[in-house]
Amino acid sequence: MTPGIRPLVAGNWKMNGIGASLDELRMIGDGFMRGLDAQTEALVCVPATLLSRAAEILSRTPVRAGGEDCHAKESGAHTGDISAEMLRDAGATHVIVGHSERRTDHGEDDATVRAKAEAAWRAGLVAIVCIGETNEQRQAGQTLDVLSRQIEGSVPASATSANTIIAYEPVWAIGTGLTPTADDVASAHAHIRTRLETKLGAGARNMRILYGGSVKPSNAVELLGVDNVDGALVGGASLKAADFLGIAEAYEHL
Ligand SMILES: O=C(CO)COP(=O)(O)O
Repeated sequence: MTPGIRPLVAGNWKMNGIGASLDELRMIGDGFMRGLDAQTEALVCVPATLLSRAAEILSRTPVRAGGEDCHAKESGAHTGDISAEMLRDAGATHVIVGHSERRTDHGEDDATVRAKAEAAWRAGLVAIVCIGETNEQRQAGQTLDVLSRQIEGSVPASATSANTIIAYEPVWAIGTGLTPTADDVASAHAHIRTRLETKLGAGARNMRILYGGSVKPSNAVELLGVDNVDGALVGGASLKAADFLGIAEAYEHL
């Protein structure tokens, strides 16, 4: 946690979820209506096919709906792609950019991710910019260097705490059940904070830095209690309302 920053618990459904899954989303919305929102903000990023229905379901709750990716352009001949403006039109308030699965599956580099973050702002969305090292980079002791490089390349120089959130997601921790130690998370997040301040100035002191990678109710108190961890980006556990709400409940113990 960082003094003065309200934490955000965000879900990322990835390529999961059909209409029936929206029952879980309804339960997530209900859970936050019961008072969890006093502690945290909440967001669920869903596949584009579900976005408008998700936004409608969540509109009566404090939970927001987001997209998982966007094209850098506003419109045009880009078959199968979706612009930030379209996400906004469907009810999104946020969009994830530069997730490691996009970087790997679609060959997205830092310049592409930066352009997508700027596209998000153009449409009035908050960009959640993902960074994180692979297992090979970690084994080679390169974690902090990789994070520096990704911040330099992926985060636009005019990013502010109002339009941008950083998500630190060690690639080897995603979907594996493995997590870094609290000390490793602390050192990565402190490093990210310092690099952001160097690049963006004092305003970066209030920028949220989320942790993502195998967050679940049983490890949420430990991970979310670390200095400079201002929330979570949750994959698998965001598909089940009980798990997602269980993670947000960690803040009642911090
Ligand atoms: O990639 C993630 C969120 O963006 C993390 O996924 P898991 O929580 O399933 O490890």
